[in-house]
Amino acid sequence: MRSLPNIIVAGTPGVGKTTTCAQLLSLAAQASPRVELRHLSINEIVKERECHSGYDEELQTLMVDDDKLMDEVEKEIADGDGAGGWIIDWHSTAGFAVRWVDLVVVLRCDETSVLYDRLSSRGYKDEKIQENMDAEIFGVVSEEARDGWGEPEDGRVVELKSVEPDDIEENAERILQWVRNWIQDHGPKTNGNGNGD
Ligand SMILES: Nc1ncnc2c1ncn2[C@@H]1O[C@H](COP(=O)(O)OP(=O)(O)OP(=O)(O)O)[C@@H](O)[C@H]1O
Repeated sequence: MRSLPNIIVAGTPGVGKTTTCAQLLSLAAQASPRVELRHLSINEIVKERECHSGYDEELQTLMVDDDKLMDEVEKEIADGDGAGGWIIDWHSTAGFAVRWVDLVVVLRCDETSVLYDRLSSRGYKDEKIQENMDAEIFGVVSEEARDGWGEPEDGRVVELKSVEPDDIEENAERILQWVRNWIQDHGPKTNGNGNGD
């Protein structure tokens, strides 16, 4: 049993996953009592552990080997110390076992011009920008998350707006509050004096 929840922060490239995760980890580290969350950047795993079959020049992206990637992810979140507390930063929920993950946060940027500017400032080609914008408009990541973890009213998928700078702070606070609620409901029980005995 985990003592902290595992959370995927998902969403179309450029919606603010990495920025939100960084803010969440910083808030959790400063909280009293401190919440021991840890960041699992799937981008880094793909690169460092070579879970890909090369770079696609046309799509300007690494071609991810999903099977190899999920083997590496499993080593960390399922076979590791099992304590949980992983904040998983990836554009997709595909391949993740439902049992590994307690909450999926899907960040949304429905202001298409804002997302366009974020993606074009990375030097992405028009085709790649358009592909990502279409995915955002059609809610592809959101649908994928609901297929695995249920409808938002079931409580395991949350969609949060990530358009303005204030949204980052607000979203990080909401996720941290969700973690605290989870600890209260599922975490190790104490006898009331905080000793756990
Ligand atoms: N809510 C927001 N308000 C203002 N700027 C934002 C917001 N979210 C993200 N940004 C900016 O957009 C850019 C992309 O953010 P970030 O790298 O966090 O996105 P990402 O979803 O992790 O992208 P990728 O999937 O490609 O890793 C950054 O410059 C970040 O500062």
